[in-house]
Amino acid sequence: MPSTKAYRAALLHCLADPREVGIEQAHEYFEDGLLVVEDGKVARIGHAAELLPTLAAGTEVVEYPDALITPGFVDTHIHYPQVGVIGSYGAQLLDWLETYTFPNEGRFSDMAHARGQAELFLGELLRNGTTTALVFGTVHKQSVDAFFEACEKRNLRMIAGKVLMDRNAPEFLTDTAESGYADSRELIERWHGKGRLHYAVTPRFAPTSTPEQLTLAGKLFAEFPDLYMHTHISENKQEVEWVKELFPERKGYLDVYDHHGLIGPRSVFAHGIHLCDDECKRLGETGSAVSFCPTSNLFLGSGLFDLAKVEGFGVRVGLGTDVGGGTSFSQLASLNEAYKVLQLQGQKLDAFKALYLATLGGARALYLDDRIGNLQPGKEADFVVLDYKATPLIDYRLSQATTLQEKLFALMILGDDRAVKETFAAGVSVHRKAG
Ligand SMILES: O=c1[nH]c(=O)c2nc[nH]c2[nH]1
Ligand SMILES: [Zn+2]
Repeated sequence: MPSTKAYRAALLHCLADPREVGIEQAHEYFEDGLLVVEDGKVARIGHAAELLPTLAAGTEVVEYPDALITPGFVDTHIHYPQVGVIGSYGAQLLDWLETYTFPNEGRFSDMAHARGQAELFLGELLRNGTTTALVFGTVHKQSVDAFFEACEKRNLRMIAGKVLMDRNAPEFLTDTAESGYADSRELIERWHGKGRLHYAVTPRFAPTSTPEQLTLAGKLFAEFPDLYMHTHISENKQEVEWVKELFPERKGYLDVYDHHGLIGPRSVFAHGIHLCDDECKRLGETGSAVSFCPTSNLFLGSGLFDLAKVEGFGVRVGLGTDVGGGTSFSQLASLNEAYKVLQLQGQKLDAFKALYLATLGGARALYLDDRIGNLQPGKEADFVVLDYKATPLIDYRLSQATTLQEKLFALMILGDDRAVKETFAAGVSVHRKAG
């Protein structure tokens, strides 16, 4: 007997990128909707009045008045070992790494510490409605074991990898080209494709890997099907200059990765603020993706991501929190800041495009849109229940809204973890807000 349960609330999900098909065609909304979940997958979605009479007798129906169900959020770039440095004062990227991040990542050689941090991190992700993320570990392979163990327990669709770093970092955080390859391989064999887990080959960024390490990273990326590649690119102007000095024989930053076989489908590059047109073109034609991380880009003073330009070259773009350079686990908070980053460049981010970036757009960037990202029948039932009455201010502001667009936009500007009533992964509740 399949296990069936239904959820009644307002339902909203994206069907496509509004940029490609227009707002109306890009989403589906049911004011009084019903989401029917069977064995962890979406079985049906529609108007409650139409679907309720079709349910088998005795099917449990959970009702959420004053709430909106959306797909779970997708975070395309985050660091689980950086929870301890979120909100660190006064530095831009390279100093921030030296001063705060590297010392903190050193603590992950201790498995007990890694396990504790993985629990804390996943608790935060789920409290914020994020059900899938592309995650940096540290250089220690046990950091990834601890993370995947915690994900497996909750049956989450997650992607992670061990950092590769064999130069320009403290000795306690470096591997070698060979040991990085061997440790990554061992982790891939242990975790990649197990349950809902995927592995990402994870060179930190070009400055901390030798050409030998990047060569072996490229070899690994080609050796196993459906692996991810996850790194940073063109986040900070000083960083871009440093890459030119370290790799004078390459045409530019992206060419360093391109030369070593690290671009293509399932390659995800965080930031991409200072990419030139040729680099955007190359990312687009190779099916690579960029993670737009607004809270981090503002907090570290890195710059303003040009969404219109990057998307104009056909690049897949997802949204990332980049905790701990980023300042919130909430993708609603990311969208709030994304709106402002785009305002400063004369670009608009409407509520439906925003929802797309945080859900289906992220899933497309990760080539997971056949499984997650919206609530079409057959998709995995990863979803979030957003509370229209989360705070007195949200309650009042939403009561003034006359359209769905207005309501959704205000929720995205005012909302954060407080707006998440409940989070589901593969049809199972994995977080419920107290009260
Ligand atoms: O936002 C960032 N966080 C990091 O940890 C990092 N390492 C290299 N480049 C980076 N950028
Ligand atoms: Zn990062």
